[in-house]
Amino acid sequence: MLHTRTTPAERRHTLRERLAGDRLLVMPGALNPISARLIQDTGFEAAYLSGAVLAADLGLPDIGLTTSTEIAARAQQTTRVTDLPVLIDADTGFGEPMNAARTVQLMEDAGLAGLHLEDQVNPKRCGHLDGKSVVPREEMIRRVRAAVDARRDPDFLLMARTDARAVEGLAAAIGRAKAYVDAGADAIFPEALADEREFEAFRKAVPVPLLANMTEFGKSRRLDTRTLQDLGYDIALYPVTLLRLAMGAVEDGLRTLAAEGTQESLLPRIQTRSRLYELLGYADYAAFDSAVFDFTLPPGT
Ligand SMILES: C[C@](O)(C(=O)O)[C@H](CC(=O)O)C(=O)O
Ligand SMILES: [Mg+2]
Repeated sequence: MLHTRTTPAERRHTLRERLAGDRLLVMPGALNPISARLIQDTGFEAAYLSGAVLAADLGLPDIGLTTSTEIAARAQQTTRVTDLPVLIDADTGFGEPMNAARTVQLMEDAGLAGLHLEDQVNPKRCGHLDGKSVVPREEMIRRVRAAVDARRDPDFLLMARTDARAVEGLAAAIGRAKAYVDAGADAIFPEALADEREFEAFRKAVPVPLLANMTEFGKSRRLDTRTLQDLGYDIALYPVTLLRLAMGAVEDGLRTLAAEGTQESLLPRIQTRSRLYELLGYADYAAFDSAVFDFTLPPGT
């Protein structure tokens, strides 16, 4: 009911403890606040807020158009309805190092457990597209240092993402990751590595928690969780999977409705009213006012 029982500090602590262990953390990206609730309900231990999803949700491409205050507002709506630690994609930090610093404080205030900042230039692009550019290593180091200085809760996770693999090659990407760790990054997101061999090389060279981005239709070979666990990775990320699933289903449904003039054939595939109410904790609100939930729903609806 009202959905959360934990403080942001507790969730940050949980994430830190989880990353200190050996077990892979599987992190699906929420597509909206209630889907974060579903991520928790289905047994996952952390959720992600993707820049690509937040932009797409507003009908925008993932090119750095969204602002830090827009994503902070969405983050707050999400952290209000889940007890899971939530990691957010803070793109390039939305400007200069001073903007990255402000972004860190906004994301702490939004109840998140951590964020990642990347070393792309502005305007940025999806890490799995061609034609990316990265800022000089020193500039990203300034970004990371500004973020570290701005952080107030030492448990708030600051992850640095390097997009350099596609631009400067694997060795340079590893070199950058090490420099970002030296600048204070707690964890590394090596973007768009090709295959197991490259994931392994990163693991051998970089001594902090590592995230593997298993996005669909990208440049990385999709590895299953067992393989990622064996490779010693700490987080398996599925950033846009739920959005793609939902949008695929919504489009099919719209076409079916248009073609058939009724939603009858869709009923077996859609979420029932009772499941939605269960997820919303509808019945629990009777504790405030018994008239809120004094009805029963027919089976199967
Ligand atoms: C992780 C990512 O930054 C995101 O915004 O979700 C994207 C995902 C995608 O576009 O598939 C990225 O990898 O750049
Ligand atoms: Mg992104």
